[in-house]
Amino acid sequence: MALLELDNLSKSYGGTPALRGLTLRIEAGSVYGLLGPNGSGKTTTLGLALGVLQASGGTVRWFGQPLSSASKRRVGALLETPNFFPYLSARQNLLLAADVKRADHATVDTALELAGLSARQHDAFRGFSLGMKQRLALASTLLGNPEVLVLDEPTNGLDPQGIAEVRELIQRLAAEGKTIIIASHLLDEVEKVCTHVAVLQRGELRTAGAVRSILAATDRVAVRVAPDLPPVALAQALSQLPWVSDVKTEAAGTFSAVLAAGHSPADLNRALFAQGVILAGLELRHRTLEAQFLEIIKN
Ligand SMILES: Nc1ncnc2c1ncn2[C@@H]1O[C@H](COP(=O)(O)OP(=O)(O)OP(=O)(O)O)[C@@H](O)[C@H]1O
Repeated sequence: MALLELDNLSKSYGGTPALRGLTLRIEAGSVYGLLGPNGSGKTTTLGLALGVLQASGGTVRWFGQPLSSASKRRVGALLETPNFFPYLSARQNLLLAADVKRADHATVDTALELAGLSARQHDAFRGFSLGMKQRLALASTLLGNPEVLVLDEPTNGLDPQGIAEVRELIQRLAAEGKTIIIASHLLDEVEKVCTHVAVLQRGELRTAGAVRSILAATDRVAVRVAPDLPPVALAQALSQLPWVSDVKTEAAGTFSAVLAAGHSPADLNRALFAQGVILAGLELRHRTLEAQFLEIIKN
């Protein structure tokens, strides 16, 4: 059973569509990145999923059920930066937040611990670095020990150290077994922490799936022919293999191509050798999520 199912979800603001028939399944245990350029509908999707916004059409199901106060308690959300009291300590702020949420005070300690703030829990919020402030915001989503965290741009406005701190915290929470849904435009960050991604563009889903399969689908293999062989022999051999596509000349004697699913660089080496082509080099080039993302949203 999917933990979150969005079915044909739509939202218009004053007649202008912001989300157009989004269907998405998020399984328990995943770290799911919602990607897209500015204005593509990421925040709208999270707002609809959490019941903060009213859908124009479609359905949201959490844990197989329509959104209810019982299911809301199983989800911790960070859509906007919470207002903490500057002169109160991290702990006092979380205790107040726990009261507002009617969460057990015992979960404050766990939240501080997970956020790596136990040692600073009695210090005033105003003295915290931006990274610590954001970790406290994340800690507040952990009150009540929810199974799922929904985070909108959790690293927004942070410097590289703050970003790294938040990344490590997200990884720690994922290792604890939390399912995490993150809207972000920081592709590098998403690639580091997410197991799955969905890419939105102008309110429509462009692609969704496991990060590994989305990236692997476009890994290129670069091959270089031995200097004493004519490059044309390699080009011809490549063109004769039905599972090799998009052959490009990279430099004299070097070509790159995409292999169909189920074919490895070793298969390529073997097939070329069988055609009398001896390689001087073979290299697998991983594409970054950023390169893949730019390709997806190009059209
Ligand atoms: N309250 C609102 N009233 C009118 N239009 C809105 C409102 N909120 C969002 N929109 C519009 O809906 C579209 C989707 O916005 P949304 O904030 O969901 O995108 P996003 O992907 O989260 O963008 P960003 O990365 O900039 O936060 C945009 O065109 C935006 O201008």
